[in-house]
Amino acid sequence: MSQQRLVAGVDCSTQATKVVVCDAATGEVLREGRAPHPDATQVDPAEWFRAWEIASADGLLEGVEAISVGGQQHGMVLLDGAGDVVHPAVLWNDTSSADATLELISELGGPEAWAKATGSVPVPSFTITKLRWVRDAPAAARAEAVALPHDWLTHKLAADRDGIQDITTDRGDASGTGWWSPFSNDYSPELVERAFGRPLALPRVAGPAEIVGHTASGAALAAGTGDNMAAALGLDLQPGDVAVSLGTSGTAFATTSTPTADPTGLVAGFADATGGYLPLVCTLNAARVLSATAQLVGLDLTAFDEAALASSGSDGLVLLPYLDGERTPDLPHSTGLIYGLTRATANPSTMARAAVEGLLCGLADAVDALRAQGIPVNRILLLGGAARSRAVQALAPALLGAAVVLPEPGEYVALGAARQAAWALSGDPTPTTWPIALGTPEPAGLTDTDAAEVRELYATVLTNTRPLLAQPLRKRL
Ligand SMILES: Nc1ncnc2c1ncn2[C@@H]1O[C@H](COP(=O)(O)OP(=O)(O)O)[C@@H](O)[C@H]1O
Ligand SMILES: O=C(CO)[C@@H](O)[C@H](O)COP(=O)(O)O
Repeated sequence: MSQQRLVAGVDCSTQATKVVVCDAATGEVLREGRAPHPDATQVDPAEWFRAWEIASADGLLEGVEAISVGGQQHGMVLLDGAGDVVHPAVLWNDTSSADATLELISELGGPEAWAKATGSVPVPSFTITKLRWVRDAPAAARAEAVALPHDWLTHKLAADRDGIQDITTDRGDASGTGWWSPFSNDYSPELVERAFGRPLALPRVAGPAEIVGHTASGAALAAGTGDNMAAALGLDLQPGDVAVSLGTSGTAFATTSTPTADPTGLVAGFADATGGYLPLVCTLNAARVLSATAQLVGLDLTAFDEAALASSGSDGLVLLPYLDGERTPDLPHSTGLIYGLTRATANPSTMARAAVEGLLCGLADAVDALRAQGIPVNRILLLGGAARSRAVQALAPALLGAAVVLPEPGEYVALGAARQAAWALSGDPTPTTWPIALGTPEPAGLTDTDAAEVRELYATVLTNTRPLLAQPLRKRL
């Protein structure tokens, strides 16, 4: 009998670090750990390392031969020549670079020029806009290199590296910077210089199954990738599959064999972790829409879910869920909006239902944007923290307009990273297939006609309030 080999996958996400230890042959999850991150949009990367240490404590990694890190995309980590962090990492959901984004889009000649150069039109999430935003800050003068969260954590874990010249990234995460092209499969350093005013050292782009270093205990380090790319690997997405992930962000993405370039900016033309592409739409508000609304109506998440399921409909109550500003639609200054509040709708159950509908209407628009790029949507795989909500599961098929399957609850980013680690360890040309159990949602009694009405009202409220929501709050009145 051959000996069991163990690999670990890490998800350094917005709200927490999660670690899974798996059997390299089957993907069976044998051990898990997690630790929270600070609730902020600018964070000292040392907090991620602290969370990693807690999440992987108590012998979690015993016997692990290879580790890979999946990380929240886009976050800007600025380093000096010695590899020390010179500014708090500015995360994907920090909208401070809204004006810098407009400047950069206009300087290059508009959205189409960006889509042509990088496959994506930058929004304030993209690292390049953060470089422009930070350019004149005193700390920026000391910056010699720029990296992403997964690049930084991988570098911290590597015991056999010298300095910033040894930092690595991968195609998937590099494709969310705004200075990497899916058409040339390479960096465009002139875009870094345009944004920052001078060149910076960039991580080397490692191959999908490369071993990029070793930890102090001798485990091999795989290249790692962005969290959505890792989730695609964890789900083993196939053509016709669309993943809808409801974590801190809401994302809808598919794998393709050719790059996309959407000049409307709705679909980002990312690369995946295997050598292909990952067109993706991302909203800034997902799982926390439900927790914030639950708090508003004084319910815990379980009672909130039951309340949403008990409601027969939202009766014209609409929640535009842009609680942290929004990225898709591109309204960085936006706030949430409640429309249609009457004595009849002013109750926890209708409010819970409107929150679930608002969240799903945003993701339904995201799935439509993928369809508009010619991406087939044969079935949707629903995952992320808020996919544990039975109300979300039940309303998703009608509102998203496709068959929905539910991968068994799990940490698919960490699992995908573990699969990449197993791939790097094996030396095989393709990753080993790991089975995934799929469930189906309970029926909700929401007809396609009801769903179309809900979406139409949501779209009407958005269209009519958009000019107001585009303004910073203090300038609206
Ligand atoms: N049953 C549930 N209903 C609604 N939201 C949930 C439920 N379980 C977890 N969540 C939410 O999921 C979020 C975490 O999801 P996750 O996918 O781990 O996010 P991230 O990867 O961004 O850290 C938290 O905001 C949490 O409140
Ligand atoms: O910005 C994006 C994708 O472009 C986000 O999806 C981040 O990658 C954060 O992911 P979560 O922490 O929500 O999983």
